[in-house]
Amino acid sequence: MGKEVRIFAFGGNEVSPVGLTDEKGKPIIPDIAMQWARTHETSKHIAKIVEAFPNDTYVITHGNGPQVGNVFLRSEYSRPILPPIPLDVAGSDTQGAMGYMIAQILGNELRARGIYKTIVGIVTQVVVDKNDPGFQNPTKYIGPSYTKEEAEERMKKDGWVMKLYKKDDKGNEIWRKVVPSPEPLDIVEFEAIVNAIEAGFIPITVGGGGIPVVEVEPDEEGNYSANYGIIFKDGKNAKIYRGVEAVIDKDLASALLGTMLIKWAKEHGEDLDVTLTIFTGEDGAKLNYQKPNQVDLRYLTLEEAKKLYAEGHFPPGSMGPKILACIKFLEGGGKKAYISLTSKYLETLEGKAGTTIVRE
Ligand SMILES: Nc1ncnc2c1ncn2[C@@H]1O[C@H](COP(=O)(O)OP(=O)(O)O)[C@@H](O)[C@H]1O
Ligand SMILES: NC(=O)OP(=O)(O)O
Repeated sequence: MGKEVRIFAFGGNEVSPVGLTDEKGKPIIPDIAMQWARTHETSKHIAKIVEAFPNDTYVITHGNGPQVGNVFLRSEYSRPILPPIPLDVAGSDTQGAMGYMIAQILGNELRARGIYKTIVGIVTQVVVDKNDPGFQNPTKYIGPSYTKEEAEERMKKDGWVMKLYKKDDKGNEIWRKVVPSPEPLDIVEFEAIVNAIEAGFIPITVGGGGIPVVEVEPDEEGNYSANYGIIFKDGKNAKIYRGVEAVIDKDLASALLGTMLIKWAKEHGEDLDVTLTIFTGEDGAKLNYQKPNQVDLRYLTLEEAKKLYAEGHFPPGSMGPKILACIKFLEGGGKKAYISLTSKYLETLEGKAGTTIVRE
């Protein structure tokens, strides 16, 4: 049995409460205190897992849907005094802030239990294809929740693209802004992640799916034009990157990270047993979600997961990418992927909670 590498992908819900409504059904926007409290709750569960498996390797990734949307909103509301912030820079802001919060509070929680580990946030760029069809069809939910009426006003007044996110437990519709979400293809800082793992650190990486960048093609004179027209001359065979307006799905980026680690291990003769766990706001994936005939999907083979995914049982922008990420991870050499609540990880490993998907 090789060295266990547990990739833990935190949903936006793990670091900040999402979809809260007051007694009148009006969405509540969580403040920083609520974000610390939620991240602490998550950290307590993670610390228990680290206590249970102290010799394993952990890699943390996280979503940023609510947070990147808040950075975007700050930018919108501060105009014309402050210049706008493009989505790639907004994404990097969230990697810094969320990486700081997770590293500090998980570090505190571990040290309080006598476990000393260096937790390091890595500002990570993730390469996407500039022709990805995702640029034409926004699916990634960002920012706070809105009522249907508020969303209709925003779409009319501000030209936002918005979609129904979900219904709360009282049946009220919750709407959110959506942005393009191209497929992640490569991780620019992969070597730094491997080095952090080898040093025994817990890296926090591909936060918010990673900062979306594209590889720039040279013009006829061999010049490469990066962000804001900054020119790199004569970059023959060089990889030149430019940030783009998108938010990558962190589940797909986490699956890519897992498959890149498996490939790296093979190439370097390392015996790594990599698992991917996607933590979210539900105890696993459900069939007929929020319908009277809803059922838990506790255990699926890769083939079963592919069939259900192809039949369209999981919505894009929420559970869809999680199932797809598990499929891609297993097809990329992973043996097991989980969808779970942080509070139910150990039960999920025993098949008593969450969803387990196996390659077989
Ligand atoms: N079939 C399904 N099974 C479970 N949850 C679902 C399903 N379809 C939609 N969801 C919703 O999707 C949410 C997870 O998506 P999302 O909120 O985007 O993820 P994240 O936790 O990564 O931020 C769940 O908390 C749940 O509200
Ligand atoms: N970037 C991203 O996937 O964020 P969420 O998980 O918060 O949607």
